[in-house]
Amino acid sequence: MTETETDTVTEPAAAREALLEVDHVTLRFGGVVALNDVDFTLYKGEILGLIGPNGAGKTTCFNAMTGVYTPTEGEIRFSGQKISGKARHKITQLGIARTFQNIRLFPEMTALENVMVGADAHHKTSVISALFRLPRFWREERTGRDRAHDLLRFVGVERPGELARNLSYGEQRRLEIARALATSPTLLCLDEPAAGFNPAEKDSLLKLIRKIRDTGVTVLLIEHDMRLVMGVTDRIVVLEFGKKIAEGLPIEVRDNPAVIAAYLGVPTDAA
Ligand SMILES: Nc1ncnc2c1ncn2[C@@H]1O[C@H](COP(=O)(O)OP(=O)(O)OP(=O)(O)O)[C@@H](O)[C@H]1O
Repeated sequence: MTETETDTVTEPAAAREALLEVDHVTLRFGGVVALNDVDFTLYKGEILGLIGPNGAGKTTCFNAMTGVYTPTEGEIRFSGQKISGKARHKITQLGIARTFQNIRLFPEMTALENVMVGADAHHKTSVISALFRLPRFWREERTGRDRAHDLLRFVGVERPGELARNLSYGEQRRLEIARALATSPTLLCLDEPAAGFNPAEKDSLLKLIRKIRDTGVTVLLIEHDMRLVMGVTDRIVVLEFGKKIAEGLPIEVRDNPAVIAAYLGVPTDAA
């Protein structure tokens, strides 16, 4: 094989394996076009940032990917399989987990119980087995409990027995991540995980996101904090008014005049 042929074979882009494909998705709410022909691919093992000004369509995109909304046009595929239009729990079972912009924990349950609820998405215990406390029920219960402890340690929540509502704001956000990880996702979607964080908390979140990726989980991140986005993502997709206006490496996106204009609120041709 010549050197040129070797270069072609080892070309990184050729080796990338698509995990999630958003294929020309349009989503309308009455007269509002929340997503307008949005098209991008998320590759296995990467951390992709989804950014854009308020109302750009980022959360709607997450909602379309996780079964909350069905696209008006286009489709979304996960590991090659069409998922747009599927029920939320089916999409969770296929391996997509998410956190929400606003914390959605069970406040009167302990941190550990909140994580164990997340793991339930994968339990095989039937209603009969659970009702009669058959051996399979206890096996899954014990494994789920051990795994929940591990996940809490992994995200840095050190009080498993504390009620969720008594945890600090930062711990609650981390607990949400642990609960999402309890479903053993291949893809984790984080919707503004650093909202309300101070700089030190943002730094440790950045480390946690990298640690999650290092365990083999692909990450899609919606985040307004540019330092965090630039510091942790491999690539970035930018939305504005429901349309994709840029895609590329963090440095490319940062220097893109259309992106600068979108954030500064000036027309592109004036940038
Ligand atoms: N259920 C809905 N019904 C009607 N319009 C909606 C609905 N959900 C979102 N929209 C509209 O779709 C557009 C995109 O909203 P979306 O929440 O996805 O933006 P975003 O980029 O996540 O914004 P933010 O950064 O403020 O969270 C907005 O104009 C919003 O008002």
